[in-house]
Amino acid sequence: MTHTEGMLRDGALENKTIIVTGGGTGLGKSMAGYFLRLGANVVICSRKADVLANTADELRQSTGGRITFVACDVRKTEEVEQVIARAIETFGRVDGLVNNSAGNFISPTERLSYKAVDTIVDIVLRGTYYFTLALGKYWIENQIKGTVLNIVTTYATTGSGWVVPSAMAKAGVLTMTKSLAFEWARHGIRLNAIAPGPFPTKGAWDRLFPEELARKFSFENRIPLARTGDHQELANLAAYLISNFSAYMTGEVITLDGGEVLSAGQFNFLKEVTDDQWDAIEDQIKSATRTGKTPE
Ligand SMILES: CCCCCCC/C=C/C(=O)SCCNC(=O)CCNC(=O)[C@H](O)C(C)(C)COP(=O)(O)OP(=O)(O)OC[C@H]1O[C@@H](n2cnc3c(N)ncnc32)[C@H](O)[C@@H]1OP(=O)(O)O
Ligand SMILES: NC(=O)C1=CN([C@@H]2O[C@H](COP(=O)(O)OP(=O)(O)OC[C@H]3O[C@@H](n4cnc5c(N)ncnc54)[C@H](OP(=O)(O)O)[C@@H]3O)[C@@H](O)[C@H]2O)C=CC1
Repeated sequence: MTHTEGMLRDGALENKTIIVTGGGTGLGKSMAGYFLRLGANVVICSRKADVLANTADELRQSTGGRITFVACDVRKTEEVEQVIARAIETFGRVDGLVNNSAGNFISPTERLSYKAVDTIVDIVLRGTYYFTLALGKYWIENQIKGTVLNIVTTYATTGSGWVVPSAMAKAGVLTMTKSLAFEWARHGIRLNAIAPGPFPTKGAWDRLFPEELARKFSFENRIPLARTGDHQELANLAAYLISNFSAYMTGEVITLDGGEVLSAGQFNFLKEVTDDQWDAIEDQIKSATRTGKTPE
């Protein structure tokens, strides 16, 4: 068994229809592909119909699963409602939602126009609550115990400079996840989140890790487990959280980042200390402890 293999058993998502926003590319495409392999019906949506059509064809061929797509800008409520209507029309009902669509780029915040900030916040926060609200109403009305999975970031909790609009919006999504998890638990609706570390995708790398930066910083040095994530690792966790196997979990955010977020640990700079230096340090500390002891 390796981390690049599927984790859940065949048929684990049978009879479930899952909408994956931003499912035409990157991590959304990987999750959609794995959900199909596990027997789910999948609906992918995002702005670019041609990208969605190609992905749907590719995944249909590679998995033999049932997938459809609808072009949709998650910032437009009427388009969000159209996706849900099409999903119900095609597959009879909707059981799960993965809020994965996002916009982001690195920039010193003082260089941003109001519109630049609005663009990111609207895709990430507005898009997520539009979809969640529309489906929540449908689930409550039809007594369906739906499940929402929100893809956030580790800096939704820690905050981060140079991606401030994304950080504000993802923090809002995380708070919505926890708040609604409590409120809608009485309807059997669950909401959880994944906070991924770096997983190579064209969308993220072009906007957050352009070549200029890639030449200067290496993930191998920054991440305790010394590598970036594999898409299957994220798809495995996503499938678990959207499946009935996680039926007792709600309002949770799971970090999947090779330990990257732990770098704030106050003594983590000691990573640089060699074994010889540790011998000397141990002697010094023990000697200081002996001298400091009060005589009996
Ligand atoms: C490498 C480590 C990885 C760690 C991962 C960290 C967490 C990752 C989170 C992610 O979200 S990764 C996902 C990234 N994927 C995407 O962003 C895909 C979709 N993105 C886009 O389509 C664009 O990038 C967009 C800008 C978000 C939206 O495109 P749209 O065509 O709708 O907008 P524009 O009209 O182009 O721009 C709107 C507004 O924003 C200003 N702007 C755009 N880019 C920049 C920039 N690089 N710097 C400053 N400002 C920018 C643009 O100028 C417009 O403003 P005005 O000029 O009109 O005022
Ligand atoms: N890759 C990584 O290392 C990390 C990623 N994440 C998160 O993972 C998720 C996926 O990112 P990733 O796969 O890397 O990047 P992608 O750029 O591949 O995915 C973003 C998707 O969002 C869609 N999208 C953007 N704007 C809109 C919109 N207005 N309406 C509908 N869909 C939209 C895009 O499609 P289109 O342009 O056609 O609309 C695209 O398919 C995001 O939520 C991101 O924040 C979090 C941490 C790390």
